Order: sequence, then structure tokens, then C-alpha cells
Amino acid sequence: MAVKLTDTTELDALLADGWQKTDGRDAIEKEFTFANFIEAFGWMTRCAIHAEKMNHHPEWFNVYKQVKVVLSTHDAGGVTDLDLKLARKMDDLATR
Ligand SMILES: C[C@H](O)[C@H](O)[C@H]1CNC2=NC(N)=NC(=O)C2=N1
Repeated sequence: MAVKLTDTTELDALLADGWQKTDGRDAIEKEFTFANFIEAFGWMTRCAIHAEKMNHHPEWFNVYKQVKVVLSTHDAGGVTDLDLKLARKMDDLATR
């Protein structure tokens, strides 16, 4: 099972890339904005396929072209390497 982070080097890199620590909870979050709903939903679909392969799933909220994402490993009760991996993938998929 995934374990909570101790080395925060990779986390710091994500925090420099627009991810933030969630208030009152051990999680990270980011708001993504796309050109329109189709772009937003297309990205969500690509993320969903990747999340399912990882068996690690985002909490997210979509309104039109915006998607707010919160990542945390429920099984571990906090942020783990799985969250960092998914966050990186979400960033990658948003910039291609
Ligand atoms: C039973 C199943 O493998 C677990 O519930 C997985 C599924 N997806 C998950 N996703 C996230 N974000 N955290 C988890 O702890 C988690 N656990």
C-alpha cells in the first residue's frame, strides 16, 4: 500500500507548478481552465483512463471549462507518491 510522503522534493516541484496544499486536509489541489467544455471534458476523459489504469482516482469538480482537482490517497489518509504521479500526468495531459 502507498505510504505518506516523507521526502517532499517532488511535492515542492508540484507546488511550484500551480498545485496547492488543501486547507484543513492532507491533500493537494489545482484548478485547471480550458478553452471550452469539450476541451475540459476531453482532458477529464484522458485523465480518467490513466487513473483507472493506476487504480488511483481524483476527486474533481467541473463547471463548463473549469475543473477543480483534489488528490489524496484515502487508504493512507494523506498525500502519497501516487498523488504526485497522478498530478504530474494531469499536468502533462493538459499541456499537449
Ligand atoms: C479498493 C480500491 O483499490 C481502493 O479504494 C483504491 C481506489 N482508488 C483510490 N484513489 C485514491 N485517490 N485513493 C485511494 O486510496 C484509492 N484506493
